[in-house]
Amino acid sequence: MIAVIGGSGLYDIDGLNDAEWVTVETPWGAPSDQILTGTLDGVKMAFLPRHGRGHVHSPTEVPYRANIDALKRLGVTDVFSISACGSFREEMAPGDFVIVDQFIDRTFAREKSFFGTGCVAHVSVAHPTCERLSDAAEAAGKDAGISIHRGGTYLCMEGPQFSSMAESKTYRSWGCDVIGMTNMPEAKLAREAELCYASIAMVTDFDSWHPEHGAVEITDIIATLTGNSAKGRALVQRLPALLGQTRAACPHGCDTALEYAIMTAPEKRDPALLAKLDAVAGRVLG
Ligand SMILES: CSC[C@H]1O[C@H](OP(=O)(O)O)[C@H](O)[C@@H]1O
Ligand SMILES: Nc1ncnc2[nH]cnc12
Repeated sequence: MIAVIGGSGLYDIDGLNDAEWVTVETPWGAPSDQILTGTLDGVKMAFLPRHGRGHVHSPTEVPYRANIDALKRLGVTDVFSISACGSFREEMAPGDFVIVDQFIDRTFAREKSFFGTGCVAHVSVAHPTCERLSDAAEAAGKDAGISIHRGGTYLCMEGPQFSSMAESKTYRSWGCDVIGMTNMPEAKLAREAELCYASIAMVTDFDSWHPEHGAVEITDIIATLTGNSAKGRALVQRLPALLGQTRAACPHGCDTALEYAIMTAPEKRDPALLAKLDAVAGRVLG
């Protein structure tokens, strides 16, 4: 089952057969909204608007753990994140899409793990995105005629304010390509939940480093978002046919990320936390 998490400007997707908004409860609280389920090209799909319909959750307040748990609970295996972002690169212009493959996490006010006291786990996020899904996203974007860049480092800031010029220039000097406020901890949690995750970042602006573009203004972003979300919808339509109706195990090991990750001795594990981990870590906790 393929999931799409839609960011700013993308609050539903088109063309689903048997489309239905379903309520999913999780031990981590309520997800951002109901989840739109259905099939496309014979493949089961789920769509979750990250900020909720009507854009009610700020980047800090998005219930990231509930969102990932709810998708896992529904039977999702593959997650495509779609996000608006600013750009640090002249060649990554507003209207372009970037298939992100690395992150720098500068967020500080979010719950970043399903694990903790009573069940400690350490997964690798050296390669936080899935090549198989990124290949599909790139192919879908190209087929939809989108100017698409493969590979890029996404700086995730806490927000909700945009960066100062000094911050923007610093991130650019670090080699970051794009900036947004939501892919962390989402990508880390997807890895903990053994979900394949790809990130499609839609450029809306040049952040504030660019001498000819000045400050980021939300009015400019919203103007670009409208065009971007139409392109995002076109890309999503092409994903199920590219991935097909049958799914083999992830060749990159995303779906076995927890295999050796849990450190806490079985007799020291907290039953209450184990119960909450039923969907996310049921495969390894039994
Ligand atoms: C509308 S501009 C700022 C806002 O947009 C992005 O959200 P998302 O990643 O969900 O598309 C960005 O990260 C900020 O949250
Ligand atoms: N410049 C920017 N900084 C952070 N998040 C963004 N989302 C869209 N543009 C952004």
